[in-house]
Amino acid sequence: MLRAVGSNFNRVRTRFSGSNQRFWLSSCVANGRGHIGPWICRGYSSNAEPKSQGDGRKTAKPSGKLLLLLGALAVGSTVVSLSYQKTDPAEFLEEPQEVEESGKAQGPAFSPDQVSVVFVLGGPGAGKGTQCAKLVNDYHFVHLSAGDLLRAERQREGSKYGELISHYIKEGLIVPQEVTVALLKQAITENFKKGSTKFLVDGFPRKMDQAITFEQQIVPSKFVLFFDCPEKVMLERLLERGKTSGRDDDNIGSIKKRFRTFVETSMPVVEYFDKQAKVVRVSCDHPVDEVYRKVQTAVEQKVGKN
Ligand SMILES: Nc1ncnc2c1ncn2[C@@H]1O[C@H](COP(=O)(O)OP(=O)(O)OP(=O)(O)O)[C@@H](O)[C@H]1O
Ligand SMILES: O=c1ccn([C@@H]2O[C@H](COP(=O)(O)O)[C@@H](O)[C@H]2O)c(=O)[nH]1
Repeated sequence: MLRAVGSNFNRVRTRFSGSNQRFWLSSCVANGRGHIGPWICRGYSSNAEPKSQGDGRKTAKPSGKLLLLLGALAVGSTVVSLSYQKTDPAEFLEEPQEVEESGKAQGPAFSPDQVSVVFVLGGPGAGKGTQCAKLVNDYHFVHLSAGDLLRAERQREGSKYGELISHYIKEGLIVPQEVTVALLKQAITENFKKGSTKFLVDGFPRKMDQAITFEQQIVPSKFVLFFDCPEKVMLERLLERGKTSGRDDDNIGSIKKRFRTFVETSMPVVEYFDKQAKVVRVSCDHPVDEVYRKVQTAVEQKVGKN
């Protein structure tokens, strides 16, 4: 269950309670987009109801001292949140990650000469996965769909993040970056060890914090392939896909939420990379092969044929 447990002018704190785990998520909403955070603080919660006063009253007016104490606690929790934000994403996965010490302190784990990453962005149902599959076939990319990695983590026996991921996916929200960045880092590192150097990172980054963390800690991207598609077309495609996909977010309720997150949270990421002249925009309201020809041109120009 996810519920707001308190808010003030610029901060909303939300408690996620699953059967085994509880998470506090602090999200700065000062700019209305929640660009900073959220941060996960594990194991810090209580389900206790307010204690009864004995006479049936459940609340009492806070005294001056109590208000002072609450103020001190609020400052303390902010400090804790900030220190969690600085935690290396890899530490959020249960199994220890092999992270090179040098990567932690000195910047990205890989250089763009070692590893080519293409971010593949676009609205839900724009056709990202369809085009990635064709590129894998022709150019030997490794296809890493952030959504697929999250769904696999959700299914993984013993995962602490299953319920949290489920909630975010169903609500069309962006799972806290620590989880997703760690999954991507793990997948890139494993494939790199096996000799792969070209990666399509599909459906990521969808939020500014993810873009910055990924490029700082893993590798700067080569370019961004952005699939531009009218919402009406995406809706038709998703509803059609929903008949057989088995995805619990391919329904009208979740789709509307995903569209909203895309416009409010993910489009600023496209604009951020556009300002760096890293975006190749492909209109995808056309047959698959027609879209693919434009994709091929972009990939061959930016990454090469092999
Ligand atoms: N150019 C196209 N013309 C018609 N249908 C398409 C086209 N591209 C993809 N589709 C279909 O639209 C649906 C969504 O495509 P796809 O799964 O590739 O989108 P996506 O962007 O990866 O979606 P999501 O972000 O939700 O995972 C699929 O059923 C796919 O077969
Ligand atoms: O970086 C990411 C990518 C995805 N999500 C969540 O997963 C669903 C489904 O993603 P698809 O790309 O459509 O498979 C998405 O709506 C998000 O809830 C995420 O949190 N972070």
